[in-house]
Amino acid sequence: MSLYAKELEIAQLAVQRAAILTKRVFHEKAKGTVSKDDKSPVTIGDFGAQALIIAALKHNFPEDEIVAEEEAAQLQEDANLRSTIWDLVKGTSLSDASAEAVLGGAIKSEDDMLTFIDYGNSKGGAKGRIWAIDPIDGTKGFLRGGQYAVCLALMVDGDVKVGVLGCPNLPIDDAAPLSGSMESGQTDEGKGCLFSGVLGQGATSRPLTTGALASSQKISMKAIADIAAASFCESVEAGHSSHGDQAEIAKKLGITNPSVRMDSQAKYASIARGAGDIYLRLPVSATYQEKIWDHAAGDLIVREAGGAVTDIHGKRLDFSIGRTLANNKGVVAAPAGGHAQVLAVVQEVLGNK
Ligand SMILES: Nc1ncnc2c1ncn2[C@@H]1O[C@H](COP(=O)(O)O)[C@@H](O)[C@H]1OP(=O)(O)O
Ligand SMILES: [Mg+2]
Ligand SMILES: [Mg+2]
Ligand SMILES: [Mg+2]
Repeated sequence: MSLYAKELEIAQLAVQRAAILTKRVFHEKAKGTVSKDDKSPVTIGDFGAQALIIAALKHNFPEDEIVAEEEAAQLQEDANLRSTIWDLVKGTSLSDASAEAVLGGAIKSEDDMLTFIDYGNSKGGAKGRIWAIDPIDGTKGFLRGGQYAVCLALMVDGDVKVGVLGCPNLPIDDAAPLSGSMESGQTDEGKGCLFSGVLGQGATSRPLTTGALASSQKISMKAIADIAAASFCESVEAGHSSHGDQAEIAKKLGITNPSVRMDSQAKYASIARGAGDIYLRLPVSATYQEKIWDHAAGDLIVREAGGAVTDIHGKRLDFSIGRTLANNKGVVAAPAGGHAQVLAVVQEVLGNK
């Protein structure tokens, strides 16, 4: 058995199960949205997916630590919200009985659900096995009917070893071109992709299913022959990554393709399979610290697909110092052969500010 084979299987099945829940919420009008202290939205889908993933991890790897985005505090004060989430969680299982059994089956009670959610409170760090979970990455995209991702990664001694991204609204077809409008229609037809990477073992994609894992194929980034023909992925939210700086960088590189805007780590997945070429996250605020769960899986999947990922200073993303990427600013992800050229222009443009 190859290194991390069990961790990979559990992570993929856990993401698949959580995505069944998020898809149900995605198609409902009422998404149980509440506002967090930082004013960002969180939904019943985020809480439910986090509970299901952590239950699967605790069943299989009880000693491991977990860094997850959400916490149960808000649910302690709101019995209605709590019971809506519990209804969702207890009604969600994989359609394949043996796969469901591998994850440990259903959560037993509403209280257990809250306990699982709060197991995600690890401080992170440079020692031991730590999972990073973003149950719904791109919650604003999820609410808007656009792209979002269910994200899970395993770090060992501060280094990401396994990364899994479930992207329910990306086309199954790795060769499907990035569409200028990544908004999702009403049906799930032709959509739903599960991306994985294991350090030193490459990156894959497979259709996201509701039961056992589908068969996978290797993915790789497109080599950049002519940078002027490249296409960019960027955030939809101008508050997450500067659209103005991005446009200036594109211009200097001679890129005329309009950049494709989509939410979440679906951007990392899209460039990893060659559907796009370059992903830049250009700091808007001097104080915002990126969170490890927003990058751990995507960073590994892109690097395993033949890419290079650094921050705007050219440093590798450092997942070893806690819940945030406090040592890094922004993200520059590109095919390994073109990364230096892109980084140089990023620094030229940002250096002038
Ligand atoms: N001010 C901010 N700057 C950068 N990223 C942010 C900011 N606020 C929230 N985020 C996080 O950015 C990610 C989505 O950004 P994008 O889709 O633009 O790449 C999400 O993880 C979102 O959290 P969340 O997981 O709560 O959606
Ligand atoms: Mg959030
Ligand atoms: Mg996120
Ligand atoms: Mg999130």
